[in-house]
Amino acid sequence: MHFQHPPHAEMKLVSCVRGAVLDVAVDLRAGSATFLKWHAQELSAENRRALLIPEGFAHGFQALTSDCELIYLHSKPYIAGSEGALHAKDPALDIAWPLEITEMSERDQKHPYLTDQFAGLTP
Ligand SMILES: Cc1cn([C@H]2C[C@H](O)[C@@H](COP(=O)(O)OP(=O)(O)O[C@H]3O[C@@H](C)C(=O)[C@@H](O)[C@H]3O)O2)c(=O)[nH]c1=O
Repeated sequence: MHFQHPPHAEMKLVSCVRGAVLDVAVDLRAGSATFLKWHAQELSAENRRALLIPEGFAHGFQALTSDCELIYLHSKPYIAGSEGALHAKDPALDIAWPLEITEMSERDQKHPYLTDQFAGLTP
C-alpha cells in the first residue's frame, strides 16, 4: 500500500485497461473520521471504472486475473525519498483481499506493520 509523504502527497487516478483488479485506498489523514479505514473497488476492462484516490491515502491492488494492465495518473512527480508504505496484510487495516496473497514484491513484503505511534499524515 503505497503513498508519498507530504509535501509530495499525490492524488492518483487509477483505471484497469486489461483484466481486473481489486483496487484499494486507505485513509491516512491525521484526524480523519475514517482514519485507517479502507475502500475497495473492482476495476476492470469490462466495467471501465476508475478510482480517484485523494492526497493522504495509501493505494494498492490485487490482481483478479493474470493479464492485468493498469494506468495510473499522478498529480505530483515521483520523489524517491518521500515514499511511504503499509503492509498489505497489516492486521490494523484488515483489508478483505478476495484472493489468497500468493505474490508480493520483495520490497512490499518488508514493510512493517503499523504501531500505535502512527498518528497519520498532516499536509
Ligand atoms: C512509482 C515509481 C517507482 N520508481 C522506481 C522506484 C523503484 O526502484 C522501482 C519500483 O518501484 P515500486 O516498487 O514502488 O513500484 P510499484 O510497486 O509498481 O509502485 C506502485 O505501486 C502502486 C500500488 C502505486 O500506487 C503506484 O503509485 C506505485 O507506488 O521504480 C520510479 O522510478 N518512478 C516511479 O514513479
